[in-house]
Amino acid sequence: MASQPPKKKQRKRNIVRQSAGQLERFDSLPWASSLPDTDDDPFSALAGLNDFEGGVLSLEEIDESEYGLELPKGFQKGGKKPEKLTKRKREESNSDEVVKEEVKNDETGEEVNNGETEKEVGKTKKKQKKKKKKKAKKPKESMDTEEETVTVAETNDQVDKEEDQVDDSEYHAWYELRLHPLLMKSISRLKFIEPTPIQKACIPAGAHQGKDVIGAAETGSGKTLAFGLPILQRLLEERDKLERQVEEKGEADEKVVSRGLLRALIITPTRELALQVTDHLKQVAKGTDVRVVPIVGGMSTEKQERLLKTRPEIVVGTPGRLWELMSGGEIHLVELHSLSFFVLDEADRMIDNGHFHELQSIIDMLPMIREGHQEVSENCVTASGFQRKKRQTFVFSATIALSSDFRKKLKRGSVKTKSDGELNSIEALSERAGMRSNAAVIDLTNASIMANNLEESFIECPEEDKDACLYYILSVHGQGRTIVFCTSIAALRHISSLMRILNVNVLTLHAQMQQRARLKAIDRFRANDHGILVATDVAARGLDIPGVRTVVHYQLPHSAEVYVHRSGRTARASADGCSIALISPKESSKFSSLCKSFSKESFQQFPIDSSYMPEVIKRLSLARQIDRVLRKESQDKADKTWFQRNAESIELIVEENDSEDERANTIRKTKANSAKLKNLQQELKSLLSRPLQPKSFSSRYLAGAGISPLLQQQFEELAKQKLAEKENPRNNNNNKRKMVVIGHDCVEPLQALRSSGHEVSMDLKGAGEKRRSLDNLRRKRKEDKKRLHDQKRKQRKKLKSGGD
Ligand SMILES: Nc1ncnc2c1ncn2[C@@H]1O[C@H](COP(=O)(O)OP(=O)(O)OP(=O)(O)O)[C@@H](O)[C@H]1O
Repeated sequence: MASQPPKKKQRKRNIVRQSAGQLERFDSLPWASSLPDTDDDPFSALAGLNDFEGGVLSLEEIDESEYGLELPKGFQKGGKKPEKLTKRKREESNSDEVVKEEVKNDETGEEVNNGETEKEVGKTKKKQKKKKKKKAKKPKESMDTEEETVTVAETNDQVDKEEDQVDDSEYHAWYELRLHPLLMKSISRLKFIEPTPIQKACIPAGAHQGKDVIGAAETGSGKTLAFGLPILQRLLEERDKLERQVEEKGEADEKVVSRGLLRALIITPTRELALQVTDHLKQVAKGTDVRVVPIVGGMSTEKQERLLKTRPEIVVGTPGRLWELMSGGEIHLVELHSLSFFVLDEADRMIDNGHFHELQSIIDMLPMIREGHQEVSENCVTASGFQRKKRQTFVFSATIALSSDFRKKLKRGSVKTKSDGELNSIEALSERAGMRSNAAVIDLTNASIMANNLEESFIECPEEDKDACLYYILSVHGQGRTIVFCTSIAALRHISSLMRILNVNVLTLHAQMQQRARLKAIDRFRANDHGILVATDVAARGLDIPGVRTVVHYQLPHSAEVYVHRSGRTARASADGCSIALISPKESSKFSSLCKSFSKESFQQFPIDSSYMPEVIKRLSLARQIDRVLRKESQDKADKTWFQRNAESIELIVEENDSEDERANTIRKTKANSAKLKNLQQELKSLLSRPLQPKSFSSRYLAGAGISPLLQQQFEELAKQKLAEKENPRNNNNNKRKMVVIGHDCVEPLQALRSSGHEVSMDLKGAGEKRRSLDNLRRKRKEDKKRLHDQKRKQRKKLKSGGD
């Protein structure tokens, strides 16, 4: 007699048991000893060299819940309440449980899959049973008849279905891309009415043709989903296939049984970007059971290892921390035979120093690909009998096309290099990562590379006037979010300190800040509609904060790529925005070569109403003096404590051997300094309590369209003062009301720029010549100096030999 087909539930158990067995086999495989065995933090090597990976950072603990990095409940210490699951998730977790129960029977006492103990499984099971009972009870309590219960269930189903349905007419452009219904649901939830051009071009190639993709498109054009959706699409298609096979045949092909294996590895150059990409993918993967986990430096390694124990299908990380865990043998990260996607986001940044070594090591760990199938790299842990997946490579950036004649190659679709040698170009990097020759090359960048709705402008001013220009922009036009970019941390500290003295509330972000503080600064910036962030280039790439209206380049960056990425923090998606570069005479040749790389011949000059400047300069001069005094004070304090600390550490008794006079002098000086500081602060306070207004302006009536947040604050101060004067008229020696404040004409920088419309042609040829003659002058000076030095040396020698 033919044997009966096993029941559906039993079949599912068998399949999941198979995959659990495979996972256990992988766990027991030895780690390749050829890899460096080091406990060092890879970031320590980058200290001071690299703005992106954060220099010297201690691995502090981050509160995962703050950044949405919680472990699924079952994996948390103590494994409390099971997560609230969707219908689909519930089914899967139930089947997982059944397998765990069987594993327990087979290998009593051993830890069950993914670190859950028998006890925990038992507890969860009991809880679930209770839950089921409760569930079964609930409708009975509220409904009288079985019929009614069925109606409720049907209505719920209907609601579910209605929720699942996406309005065809509104989202028709997406339907051509044939995405999974769950992804369509997310897209409609996120209200992305149509795919962006880069998404339209990449999704068919990446998701349906299984091709590798090199994608270049302007900043803010939706590149994350251009590679994210194909990944999710494939994972969901595979799940559906598995379910179908189980239903039809009672079991699934081994090749589609891949739950709990790493399927996509996405590498980004900065930690903030990795967290943001994770967040973005999580939003789209909502309602599916695909897990996305960030692995970045500056956070506790142990916590990240725990996150990896949940066996997420998608890992997004920075090269340093990823390599640290991979070289440490983290099992989930070295089971690379199952990897179906390898993504380099902001790829051109990856070839810069700092990331290079780790990235190269990661790429060397990937199973090698020979057209059509994968070979196992000797460093990669694999299991025989497991079907290796065809891996796709995605390489994306807004500025790939800027690298020397890469644009031409992109256009011709002839991006190909020798397979050996250094990974010092994107082409070499892509090929080493396994990019196949039939890759889809999608370059949607225009000649200027910049986003279409970005208005670029500049202000030419002496170096020492940059602060005044910045204060003018922030106070006269301080509407919407603004990011001020500096090249050096010293400049960042300088302007943030000045602006704070001037009551301009700025946030800072740079690589020497601890990771927690960096993320907090971004969060606070996000939360304030008129926030001002002063940042180094750590924030230049990828940060997606809606409502950034203005980008100010306080110092010009070192490369055209960085300029593009910085400016790209505004005018994202379909929004518009403006960038303002402050150009000192020293930077003008750099600026013109920048224009040249974008084939720009004219640039708009940002309008400055010079009648504001006397007041601006007055305030700034006071702020500078205050800043100097404060710095001196804190420097003195630091020196003193340093001396005392060191003396104490060697048990030295420091004698006060200053004379009476000297001591009295010091006290007098300190007193004078603090009196000076007080006066300056008082003077500035009184200036700040008046609204900033043009010199020629009548102060009697101040009226206009809008009011900047800074002015708002000043008005409030003023109102408080007036109130105090009114309440206490005796202190008020002048009862006549001086001013009526109604508002102030405040337009945001973009509006000011549009209404001024003052375009200035850049004399690129002239600037080039100027630069050449400057270089010549410098060379000549250097030669003269050397000649003089040689002459003197010879004379000395002569004198010496004559004397002998
Ligand atoms: N189809 C779409 N419709 C509307 N908005 C979208 C769409 N796709 C993505 N977005 C939104 O556009 C913004 C920019 O997307 P994303 O960060 O992916 O851009 P990017 O091209 O990677 O930018 P960058 O080069 O600066 O990293 C995000 O806020 C994202 O949510």
